[in-house]
Amino acid sequence: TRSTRPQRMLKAVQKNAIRGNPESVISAIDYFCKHSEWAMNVGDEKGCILDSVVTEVDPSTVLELGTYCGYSTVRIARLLSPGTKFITVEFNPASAEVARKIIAYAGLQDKVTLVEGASGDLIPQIKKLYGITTFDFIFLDHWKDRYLPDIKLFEEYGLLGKGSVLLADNVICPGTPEYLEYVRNSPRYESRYYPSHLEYTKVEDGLEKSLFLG
Ligand SMILES: Nc1ncnc2c1ncn2CCOCCNC(=O)c1cc(-c2ccc(F)cc2)cc(O)c1O
Ligand SMILES: [Mg+2]
Repeated sequence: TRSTRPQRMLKAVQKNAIRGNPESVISAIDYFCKHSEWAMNVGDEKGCILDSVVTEVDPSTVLELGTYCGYSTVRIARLLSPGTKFITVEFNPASAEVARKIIAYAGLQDKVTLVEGASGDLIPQIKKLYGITTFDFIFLDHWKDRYLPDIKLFEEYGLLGKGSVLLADNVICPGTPEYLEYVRNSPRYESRYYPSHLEYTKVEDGLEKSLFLG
């Protein structure tokens, strides 16, 4: 049967990247997406903004919602200090399978716990299952209509502490209007928009960074 796009992306990584070299894995995926097939990775332009926020926060605990093929997982994990707890959640088993292999190819498998499931099911269990109290950094890149319900779950289950930083992809394209309205109007967050473009295109998109004030 015909291969999937994530499987073809994995082949491109295995062919063009150097095992154990995260930078080469990132470059191989970006090359594949620019010259072979577009795919919904955060990409190189927004990826640099992601890098700068992760570096600035230097988190001890990280959550990513929407692993997809593991591109942003590799971008984040390569910047983390030893001992950081990093959980990434993917709903689609086929994507999760490819992500595991790409994360392992980059040599970062010991820094990442990849969990298969829907964010709404998992968030209420994270404290119990993974012994996390609060997350210092959360990257939202899953179903766009889950961003708002899930930030409310973070609040409800006490997963945010004073200074926790949430970074949301695709707030313009495909767009997360209800989420934006919430974080920009809530007195509990300080939000800032980072203008950029939809991965590998000239279409406007951007990232919204929201600081939880407690
Ligand atoms: N743990 C979880 N819980 C719940 N749901 C989950 C989950 N894990 C995964 N899922 C399912 C959703 O995963 C993919 C979400 N990402 C996107 O849909 C996305 C789409 C575009 C895009 C597409 C087409 C265009 F024309 C223009 C833009 C660009 C992006 O950068 C995107 O990130
Ligand atoms: Mg995205």
